[in-house]
Amino acid sequence: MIRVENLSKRFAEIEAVKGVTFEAPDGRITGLLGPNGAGKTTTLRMISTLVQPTTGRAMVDGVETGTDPLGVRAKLGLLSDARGLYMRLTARENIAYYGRLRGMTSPAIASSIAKLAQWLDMEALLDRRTDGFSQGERMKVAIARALVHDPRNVVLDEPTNGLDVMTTRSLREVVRRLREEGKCVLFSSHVMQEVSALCDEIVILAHGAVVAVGPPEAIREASGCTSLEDAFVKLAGAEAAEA
Ligand SMILES: Nc1ncnc2c1ncn2[C@@H]1O[C@H](COP(=O)(O)OP(=O)(O)OP(=O)(O)O)[C@@H](O)[C@H]1O
Repeated sequence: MIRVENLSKRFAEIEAVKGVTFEAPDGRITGLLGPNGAGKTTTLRMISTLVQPTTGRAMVDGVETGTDPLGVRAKLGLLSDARGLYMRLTARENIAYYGRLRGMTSPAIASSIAKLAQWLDMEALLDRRTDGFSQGERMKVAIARALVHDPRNVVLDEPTNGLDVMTTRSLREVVRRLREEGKCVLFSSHVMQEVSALCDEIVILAHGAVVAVGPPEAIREASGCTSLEDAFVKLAGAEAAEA
């Protein structure tokens, strides 16, 4: 479970995140939805210990990012906005390298890669060097790399950016399988349809602050709008219309 309490981040004069509080429970898919610049990536980076909060705290399975960042990282799989791969290594070697960094044994790495390759339909890619991979192929390797150690909590920053329909669907399937396994899945998106298709809970961010939390239908009802898209535009402001 991921919990953030009154989390804020200031970069010089920019208040990127302002007093954000929400919970992403186990066995649920929670979507962090907001227009460009709303503070989604900064929030996810604070949860993942990559950025220190100015105030507030973030906890993963009860472990606080500020006091035990390594403990938090062990409990977390992160697909960050930086998705660089080692181009001279094959897909399998890229994923295995992360498994070794996580202290996994070779047999555990091999069985994890076999499962993820099947989930992501990437068996044919495993023994190719990643140099020259398409965007979708690179994304699959980056996701497998984030999940290789079978983390209880999964944080995905805009995972479907740049993916075609088929790859987006297989990613959604992976996210649903993670939920079936009881994991906590938190992902960000600026695409309302993406979030409503997949999420049990939505946290809408605008200008660094939470403007709505709840299941998609409850958010729509509370907004008084007829569609979730209208609710998003109303709650997140004019920028959402362009997202
Ligand atoms: N390292 C940084 N230094 C200065 N400003 C930053 C930094 N990181 C983020 N910001 C600013 O904080 C605000 C929130 O950025 P953030 O990347 O968290 O938004 P986002 O919701 O993920 O947006 P997008 O959908 O465009 O990725 C923006 O105004 C951004 O310019």
